[in-house]
Amino acid sequence: MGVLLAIDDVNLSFGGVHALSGVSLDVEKGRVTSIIGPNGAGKTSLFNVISGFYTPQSGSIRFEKQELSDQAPYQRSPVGISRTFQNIALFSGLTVLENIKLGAHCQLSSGLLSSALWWGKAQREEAALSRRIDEEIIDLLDLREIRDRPIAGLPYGLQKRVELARALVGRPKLLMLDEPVAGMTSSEKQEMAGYIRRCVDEWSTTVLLIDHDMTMVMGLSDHVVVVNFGKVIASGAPAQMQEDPAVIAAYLGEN
Ligand SMILES: Nc1ncnc2c1ncn2[C@@H]1O[C@H](COP(=O)(O)OP(=O)(O)OP(=O)(O)O)[C@@H](O)[C@H]1O
Repeated sequence: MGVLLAIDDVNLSFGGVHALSGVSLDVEKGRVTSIIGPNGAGKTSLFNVISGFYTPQSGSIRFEKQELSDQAPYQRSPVGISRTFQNIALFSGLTVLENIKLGAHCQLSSGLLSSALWWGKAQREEAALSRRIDEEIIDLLDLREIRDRPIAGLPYGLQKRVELARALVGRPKLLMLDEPVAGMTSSEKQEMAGYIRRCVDEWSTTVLLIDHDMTMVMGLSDHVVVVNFGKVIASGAPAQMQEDPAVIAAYLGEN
């Protein structure tokens, strides 16, 4: 399939804290790669480095062979990288569709000023976006029934699904999910894992995810990378990682 994202010898420190020390990993196209590790291991720091919120002191991050280290977060969405966050970040007074549309704000060519000047163009872009979301995402994630309902009052699992939908606008090549099933009931977790798998199977989306739920991670992933104290301590197939003594000692043994 080939490598979509190549991380090579990335180092990130906060004062004396080495959040990432010489981290290297490849994310293969069309696969689900998971990053696991104990609290404080460096997982979110790695996500923040990939999405440009943190700038590493050294190392390289290549996406489709293009170096990203010097690019700001807003420049990474157009190249095809999208992410969700640990905590729900939706606008509760807006509807499901309106929240999903916000995922596309940087893809519309009409900015604030030009929208004021060219109202017709902005409206046409908006209508085309709604159509695209309806056709591509609403059915993929079974959101038809709640499309026009406000976020406030929707069950937690559904809100997380709306976040996933928002991250899918623009068909990202790489979808980064930070704890997509945290706080969910076990049936919500199963449902969410099914939708993530659907994105991979139907859209060939490449997924990089962080989660602490080992049942979900091991069931969904093609490849698992284990980090501890800012370093990659093991990587391989899920079954292989479950039996790796270093992994058991660092993480799985905790449960
Ligand atoms: N902005 C920051 N300033 C200072 N230290 C930070 C910052 N971000 C992360 N760290 C430190 O870097 C280390 C790695 O943190 P990180 O949040 O990446 O871990 P994590 O594996 O995502 O943990 P969790 O599973 O609890 O989310 C920790 O020691 C953390 O305190």
